[in-house]
Amino acid sequence: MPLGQRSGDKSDSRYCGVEVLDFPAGEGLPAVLNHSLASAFDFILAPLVDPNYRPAPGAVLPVSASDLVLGPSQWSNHVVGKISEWIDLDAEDERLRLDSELTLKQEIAWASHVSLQACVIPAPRRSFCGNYARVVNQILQGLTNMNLWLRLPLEKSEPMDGDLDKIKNNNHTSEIADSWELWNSFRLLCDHSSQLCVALDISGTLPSMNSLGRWFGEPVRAAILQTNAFLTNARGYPCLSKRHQRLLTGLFNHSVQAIISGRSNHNVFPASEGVLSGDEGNAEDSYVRHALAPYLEYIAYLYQKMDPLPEQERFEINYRDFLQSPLQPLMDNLEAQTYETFEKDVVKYTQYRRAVAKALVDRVADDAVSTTRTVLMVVGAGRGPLVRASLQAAEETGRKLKVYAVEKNPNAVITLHSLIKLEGWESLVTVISSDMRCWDAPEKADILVSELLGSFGDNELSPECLDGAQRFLKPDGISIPSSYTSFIQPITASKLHDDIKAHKDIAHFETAYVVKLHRIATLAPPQQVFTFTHPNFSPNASNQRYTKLQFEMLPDMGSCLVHGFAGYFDSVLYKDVHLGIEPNTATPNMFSWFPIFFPLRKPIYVPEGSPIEVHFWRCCAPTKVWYEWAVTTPTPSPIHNSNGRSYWVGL
Ligand SMILES: C[S@@+](CC[C@H](N)C(=O)[O-])C[C@H]1O[C@@H](n2cnc3c(N)ncnc32)[C@H](O)[C@@H]1O
Repeated sequence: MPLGQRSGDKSDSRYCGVEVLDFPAGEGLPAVLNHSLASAFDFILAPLVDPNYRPAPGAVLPVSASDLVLGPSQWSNHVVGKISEWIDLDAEDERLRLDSELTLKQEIAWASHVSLQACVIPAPRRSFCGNYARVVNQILQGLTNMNLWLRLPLEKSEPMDGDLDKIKNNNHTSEIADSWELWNSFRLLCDHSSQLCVALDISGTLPSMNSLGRWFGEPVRAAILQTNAFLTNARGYPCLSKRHQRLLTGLFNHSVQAIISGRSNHNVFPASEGVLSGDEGNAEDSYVRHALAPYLEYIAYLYQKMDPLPEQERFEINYRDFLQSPLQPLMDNLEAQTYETFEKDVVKYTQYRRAVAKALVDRVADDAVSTTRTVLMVVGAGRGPLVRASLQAAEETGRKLKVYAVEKNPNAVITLHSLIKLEGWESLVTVISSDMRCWDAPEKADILVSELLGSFGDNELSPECLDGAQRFLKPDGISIPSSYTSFIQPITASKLHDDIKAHKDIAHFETAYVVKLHRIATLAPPQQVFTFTHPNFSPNASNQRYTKLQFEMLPDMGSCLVHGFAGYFDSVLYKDVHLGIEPNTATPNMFSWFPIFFPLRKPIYVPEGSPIEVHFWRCCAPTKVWYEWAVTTPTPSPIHNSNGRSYWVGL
């Protein structure tokens, strides 16, 4: 039974499982499953073979006797397989190594046969795991639907004095235990297989918040909560520390399922109720509460206590981590639906209205309002929302306005004409069906208003368009926006990496994507990349740019893997009126832009204490503009998108 309902959220985190530690005498898988389901768990994490079993070539699996003990949907919807924990594929002892390999393959074959969705494979027993990874990698090649969840303790000891120096000097005798490192080695050996995921064992102590944050960008599927991670509240019931609660809420928000594991430490049943300890189940006694039910109830309480998803989040839920090609509003003509979406963003137009109002007041003194008519040109007017915002600003400030609405999309111009007729603005607004770069304006403007911004600020070629348009701006005229700046920050984003890798080509790794980032970890604060200021009458002005940035990773985070860079923008519309999506200053409740993502062909491992150095270029040619990017520290990447061979924006 799901933990609860959160409107709009249909993620897996609604389901909670329980780990079966052993089968009580006389009880088989069906009885244990029925008892767990009757106690409101959604699935069990159960061994597939008797823990005492040791393989023999060609032997049949001794547990669960037959696949008929459960129905097909029970197997696939309610059982996650637990691979024998004794296996040790990197053991010195060859017999043990070979037995382990055989067992792992047999058990996975059985799990595939009964169509389990996932199997948990035990944590590597030592820091080197080459042979284990080799065998898992072989298995992954042959899996179709099933995923493997590598079980890992959620732990990272804090570095001692001198450890960081040792790491920096490549001296690996440091004693920092960080299970993320083990995960990283394992997935690198398995070449980032999208079917290899993580199940984190959560105990009573948690590492630093920054080190936990790394996992949000990794394919964590389950949080295995040990009963000894729970505290006891005043009424004797299990509860979690505030830090554990925050972590669990974060995991729920990232679609991670909880699994409860261990023996009950909280005997809180009414005396009249029978209790089976641990995982002793009995189909007939389904009225008998599961010993771990109080833990489940607490987890359900935490789940239900989470804030409901805001309406906008619910609306955007299907866009989470969905890669989209950025718009090319200059080269292509936008469709009606796209304009429709833009125009719903009240916040964006409010900011423009405020900016225009301030500019009008600065431009025309109070004693000149009756004699002065300000010439305002909306360049890239679309279907007219900025014309409306400008006229509202004029009314608000009591200034007179003459508006030119310049638009190169002939389809939008049709709607623009009809809007002007409908609103009775014929005497105020002149529609110009033209590209702003070649329009021969009959007079010069006091104010040039445009919104040609992409998620990365200049990536929809606002600089090139406004360079063309500023010809008809008075020398002391105002451009709204007056400037815009792009930002990037390194992120872990294994899901995005998997999706790009699925295309099996380089071009997709050299393309920037617009994406509502969700299952990611941000690894360092964003930094500025390129700034453009308008108008710019300097004779040597160029729109080519080059920036080198060095990011210091978050403190106490540990090492991490960088899959690419999240990009944002912030724009000064006029004076203190700004608009943007840079996370620290983002305009609240504005939804016109998702971030942009610049991927790396090969993710870069950044050891603890090391910075990452990245280079971004904005390159211009007569018919196109493109970005190139590369990492030089800690290890060089290839320069991405050389000559704009994979991704460019047409002029
Ligand atoms: C991002 S849309 C904004 C539309 C509208 N101002 C709004 O806020 O809904 C940019 C608009 O500028 C137009 N545009 C882009 N480049 C242009 C150019 N060089 N000359 C004229 N219009 C252009 C596009 O066709 C598109 O309608």
